[in-house]
Amino acid sequence: MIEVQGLTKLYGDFVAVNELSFAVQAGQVLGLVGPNGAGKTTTLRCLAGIIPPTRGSLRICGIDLVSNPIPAKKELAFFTDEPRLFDYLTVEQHLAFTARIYQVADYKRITEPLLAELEITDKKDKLPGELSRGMKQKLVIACGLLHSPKVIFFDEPLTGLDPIGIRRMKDSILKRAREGAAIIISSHLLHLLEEVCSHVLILKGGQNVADGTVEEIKQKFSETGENNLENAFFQATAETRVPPIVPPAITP
Ligand SMILES: Nc1ncnc2c1ncn2[C@@H]1O[C@H](COP(=O)(O)OP(=O)(O)OP(=O)(O)O)[C@@H](O)[C@H]1O
Repeated sequence: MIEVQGLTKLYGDFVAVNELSFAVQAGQVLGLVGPNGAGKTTTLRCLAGIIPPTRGSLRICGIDLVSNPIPAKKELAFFTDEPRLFDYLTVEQHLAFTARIYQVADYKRITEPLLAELEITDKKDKLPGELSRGMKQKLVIACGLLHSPKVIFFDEPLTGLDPIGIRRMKDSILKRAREGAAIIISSHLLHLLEEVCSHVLILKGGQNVADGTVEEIKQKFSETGENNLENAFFQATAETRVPPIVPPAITP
């Protein structure tokens, strides 16, 4: 579903992503992790067709994204952590507008359960200015899922969501994967990734430093630490582990 071969992205002469190759199959959820500036957003922006790669081949559902961008983009959705909406369209008008752009016939049949799943049914007539940040994020997600994308990219999907929203977002991601979508999530929240991802790719300085199933990656680094993704992240990126905060002793 997602095939990346030798993806390289330069900004001027700065190499942000260097010879990255990987694939995500239907039903898999890949966690893309790495320190600040590792190249995660750059990778996702290339994969979503927002910025062109300098080199490399990107295929979405077998379609070459660079030479055939429109059919490839019809198969994908990209959710950034910053919801961007039209100030003067209501929730319902956003959905109608998006459905028209993506040529989704009979969109109302899809929007009702989507709005219910995201718990914003009662906000249908509201403008973005009347929505909380989390609700805006949910509206963006409802719009992005309208055309039933087979490939979904999330850049920090939990920003701004409340605990119930976080739980529902995790469930939504897993539901889409069970339905056969190929999903990539970029996040610094390693516990989220451990819960929802089947695979993980650790980037550092634009390069792949480790990839495999979550279990493989945890195992690989467990000899020199705990058997979890946080330990694997610290070891793979050779970051110094921050010592745990010890609460001060309370004296009666
Ligand atoms: N438009 C741009 N022009 C020049 N350099 C850029 C541009 N966008 C990103 N970079 C650089 O490319 C590198 C990778 O940035 P990117 O945003 O992909 O990292 P990231 O892994 O998503 O980081 P973070 O975890 O902080 O969001 C960084 O060194 C960044 O400064």
